[in-house]
Amino acid sequence: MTDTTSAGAAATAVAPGGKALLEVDDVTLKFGGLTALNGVSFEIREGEILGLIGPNGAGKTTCFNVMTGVYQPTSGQVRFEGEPLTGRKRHKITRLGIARTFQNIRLFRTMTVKENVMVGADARHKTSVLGALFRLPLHRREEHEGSQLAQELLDFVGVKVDADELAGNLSYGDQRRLEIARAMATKPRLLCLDEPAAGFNPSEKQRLMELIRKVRDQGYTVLLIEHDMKLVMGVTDRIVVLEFGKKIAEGTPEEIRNNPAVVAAYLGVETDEVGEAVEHGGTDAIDAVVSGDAADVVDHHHHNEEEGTDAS
Ligand SMILES: Nc1ncnc2c1ncn2[C@@H]1O[C@H](COP(=O)(O)OP(=O)(O)OP(=O)(O)O)[C@@H](O)[C@H]1O
Repeated sequence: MTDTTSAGAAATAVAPGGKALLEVDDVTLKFGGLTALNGVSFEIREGEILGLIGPNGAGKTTCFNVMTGVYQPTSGQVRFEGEPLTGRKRHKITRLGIARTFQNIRLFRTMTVKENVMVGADARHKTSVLGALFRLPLHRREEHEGSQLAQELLDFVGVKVDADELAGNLSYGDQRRLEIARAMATKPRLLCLDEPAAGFNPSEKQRLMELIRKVRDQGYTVLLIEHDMKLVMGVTDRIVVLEFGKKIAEGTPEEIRNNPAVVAAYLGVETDEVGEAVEHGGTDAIDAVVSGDAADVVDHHHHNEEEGTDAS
């Protein structure tokens, strides 16, 4: 495959299913007596949008934090382009090409929109504090380039306010998009989005899906943690499912939506109950999860059992 390191400029999307960019290899992470991740292995392939899903407390955020260097695994390894992340500091990991957004927005509210994006770009710059202080030519050039990049990224993510507006004055949706722009400013190989749709209404979610696809089409690889099943199913190429710290499934959205273990995990029932529940409910159980009618599917199933109409 050809080199796509100039992520922002890659003309065509890399076909999903490329070589492994990040490998999670048999990772276990314990918090005292609690095993938050238990022998988890999967890979993120170059050019794909990978979804990481699972019920509350499944270990998604912990896994994300291991992949971005916030936590060190108790055992196992995470490799980025074959290089172990183990023992690397977070800013080194950013320089390697992994960027992330946060579940809770973390912007500098009293800085301008443009400055917030440039903080990301600055993570890549070479000039020293001294250089910045005396505004040496290299610094001035980088500042100019940063400013230009910031504007391009703001346009790209669809933040339409004045770049000199204070970040704290932006609408909630724009703040979330600004976070994505800031992460992209580090020119990452891998962009990790932690629940980017939290608090979004359906039309904002739709816009976000389009943005995530657009990001991928620029040549970025995307990791998405997201509660909204419809969004995950609609935008990802592959999905990894965690439950109680273990990987219970991996596959395309279509495979995942028809996987009884996944449906069971979301419905909070035993796997063998799912087939029956789905059959008798006459619906696709994941659709029920998506639409929030999950409880109805299980209720229907239990109701049938009580009525003695359960054929099995
Ligand atoms: N810093 C920590 N110290 C102790 N326990 C933790 C810590 N972080 C997470 N946990 C525990 O690890 C388990 C996995 O949590 P995690 O936040 O990774 O799950 P999650 O899938 O992201 O959940 P959610 O969807 O609710 O965000 C939970 O039982 C949680 O209470």
